[in-house]
Formats: sequence, structure tokens, C-alpha cells
Amino acid sequence: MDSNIVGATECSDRHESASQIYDLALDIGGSLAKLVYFTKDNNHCVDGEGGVSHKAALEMCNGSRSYPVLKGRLNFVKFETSKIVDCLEFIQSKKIHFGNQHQGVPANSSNNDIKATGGGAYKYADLFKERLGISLDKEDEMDSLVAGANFLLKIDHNDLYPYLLVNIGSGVSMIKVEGDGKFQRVSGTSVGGGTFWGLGRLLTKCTSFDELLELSHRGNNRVIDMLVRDIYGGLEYSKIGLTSTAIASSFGKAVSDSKELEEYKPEDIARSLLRMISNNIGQISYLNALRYGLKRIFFGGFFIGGHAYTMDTISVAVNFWSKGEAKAMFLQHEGFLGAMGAFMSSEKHGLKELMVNQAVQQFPNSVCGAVNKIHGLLNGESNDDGSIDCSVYTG
Ligand SMILES: Nc1ncnc2c1ncn2[C@@H]1O[C@H](COP(=O)(O)OP(=O)(O)OP(=O)(O)O)[C@@H](O)[C@H]1O
Ligand SMILES: CC(C)(CO)[C@@H](O)C(=O)NCCC(=O)O
Repeated sequence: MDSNIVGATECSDRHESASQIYDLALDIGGSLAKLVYFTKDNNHCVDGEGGVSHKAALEMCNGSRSYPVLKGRLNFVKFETSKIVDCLEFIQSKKIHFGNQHQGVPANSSNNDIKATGGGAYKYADLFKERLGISLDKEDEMDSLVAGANFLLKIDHNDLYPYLLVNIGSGVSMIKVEGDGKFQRVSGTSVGGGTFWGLGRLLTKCTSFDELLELSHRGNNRVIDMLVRDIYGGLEYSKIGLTSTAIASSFGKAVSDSKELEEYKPEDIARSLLRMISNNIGQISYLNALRYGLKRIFFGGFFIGGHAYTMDTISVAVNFWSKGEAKAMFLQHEGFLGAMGAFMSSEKHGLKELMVNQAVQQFPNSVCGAVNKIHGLLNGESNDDGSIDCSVYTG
């Protein structure tokens, strides 16, 4: 990964220089540490800051409510967990943990507590306390994932439930979601995003995740994967529903060919690996959806990271195994479900009640890897920097 922060940070910086950081939550996973934080809009500053006064903002936004509303943005930032110190320095430099004491927003007793989920909320609790004086207020990882997904999937909830949430992080969790706070983790697999990145690094000598993905886009998996036609002399096996180009054995050609190992190109290896992992997750997801009678499968986690080819591969796998019965769906900010859920669990704001609109992306169930088909679907309600405009209650 080049540097530690995604582009959103740079843009957020511009926003933050003139606005107030109000609240923050963390999801520290096995691979990545994710931050969600709220910054107040400039025109909702306190008296004397050049914008409308805080009081005026309350009157404008509050309507008949008896507590104040702040308009602002949710910002999303990630760090490699192995560089957790960078995350600490980011928090320290932005003084995010002092947010409530800034510029006229009343302090409260839990100022130095921040909501945190994921294994790192336990693993790094002492580090946060020692370095920043912050206590991590732990939220359960599955609770947070589901709360974050339900929040980001703000569509007609009658239509939404039940669904299968498949979070592809380092490992994969599969959760049957039946409502707000009503869920069961039904399955999981250790063959996940960490496997893709770890194996990919070993096999291709790539130095960053983005490089591995970029390689995979240029590669041709058919050089590495054994197809049905390789086994059947160019034919399909229609009797059992296999086309001639279906993958019969991932990586299988690497033993049947008479090539030297050095002749296999890193980009082809990366492509086969991405397809193998995505297909496998798509298949297990479908089997779990079938097991629990769920028609919709929502995928989250940073493995997806908005990457069109990854999403398309998963969609195709779900479509293939379900014979078109189940649908793979993707949402924006899918890597931040846990952090979002932890953020919403905070008592410091009433974000739960102030839902923002968020576009849900549903993929066409194409049977070919038609990546160009999905580019147009990647427009959500986010700003250019990935942040979301929203409001929080401050009372
Ligand atoms: N820049 C990146 N650096 C490292 N991994 C990345 C990057 N971008 C995407 N990924 C992928 O995202 C995965 C991590 O996803 P995510 O942050 O959702 O999981 P996690 O919370 O770290 O893991 P877990 O929930 O299993 O503890 C990595 O394993 C990798 O496949
Ligand atoms: C252990 C967690 C939940 C940590 O996020 C995740 O990495 C995971 O779901 N792994 C898969 C474990 C399994 O069910 O086989």
C-alpha cells in the first residue's frame, strides 16, 4: 500500500482546516484500521468564526426539536494495522479526541473515550491509553458490522430484510440479518482478503495491495487456470452445465504445462488468485443464502474496496451458482461498515435518527466479466473525497 491513507484524507484535510472535528470511531482489524469521523460545516460555526452562529444554526436546523443539530460531514480514512502508530499520530495531529472541547461545543465526561471495534480494540487498548490518553470504548465487531450495513443500506427496510451480509476483511464473516440488531453469524471462512494479499505477495513479490490488484487487471487467468475445454479437448461439458471456458481447476494449468516456473507472469497469477478467492467466497455465500432462504447478499469489507473487477467476479459467481436466483449487492463505503456501526453506537450524537441517504449498488448479473457495465453504478451520494454530508444531534 502506498503510504497509509486513502485519498479521502487529503481532501478531508482541506475541509478540516476550517471546520470542527466532532466525533470519531475506530475499527481496527487484522489488516486495516478504519476511522470514521464527523466534521462540522463551516457555516455552522460558533459566534465569531465567520459563519452563522451556533445558536442560529440550531434554530435553522432544529425545527421543533428540543436539542441542537449540527450539519457536517462523515469522513472515512484507513491505515494499515501494521502501522497503527501512523493512525495514532493522525488522531493526535488532528486532535480528534478533543473534538467536543473545541470551539464552543460543550465538553462531557467521556471526551477521551472513543468507540472502537474489531480485534484491535482489544489488542491496542493499552497503546491508545499510553500514547494518547484515550480509552477505547469497545463495541462488538458483528454488532457494529450489522449496524453499519443497516445504516448505509438506508432503503425501504421492508424490502431489505432478511439479507446475508458477507464481510470480506482479512477473513470472511457471513451474517444473516433480519432487522436492526437482529442477526446471527452463520458462517465464515479464513480464505479472504488476507489470503489474497498474503498469497499474492508471496507469489508475485508485489509490494502493495494496490499493485497486486493493478497486476490482476492486466492478467489473463486462462494461462494459469485449467478450463473445462483444456480437459475436454476444446469441448464444453453441457450435460452438467459447464461451458468450455468455465474454470475446472484454479491454478491447475501450472502443473499440466511444460513451462518453466519463471515463465508464469505475475499479472496472470494475480488474476487467477483474485478469481479463485472471489469465486470461492461467492460460492460459499450463495450456499449460505440458500441454506437460510435469503435472496439478497450484500458484500462489504475492504477486500472489495470499490474495485469493479472484484465485484464483477463475485457477482458472476453468485449468479452462476444460484442459476440467477440470488443477487450480489454492493454498497459504498463497504470497508467502513464496522467503523460506521461503532460511530453510530456513540451516545455523543444521534446519528441513528438522522439517516443519510446512501446509494446501494446492484450489479447486473452478467455472465461475462463486463467491467465497463458497472462503472456507471459507482456514483453514490458521497462527495468527491468520499465523505458523506449529514447531520448529528449534539444534545
Ligand atoms: N491498501 C490496502 N492494504 C492492505 N489491504 C487492503 C488494502 N486495500 C484493500 N485491502 C484488502 O482489504 C482486506 C482487509 O479488509 P478489512 O479492513 O475489511 O478487514 P480487517 O478488518 O482488517 O480484517 P478482519 O475483520 O478479518 O480483522 C485486506 O486483507 C486486503 O485484501
Ligand atoms: C476473526 C474475524 C471475525 C476478525 O475480524 C474475521 O477475520 C473472520 O471472520 N475470519 C474467518 C474465521 C472463520 O469463521 O473461519
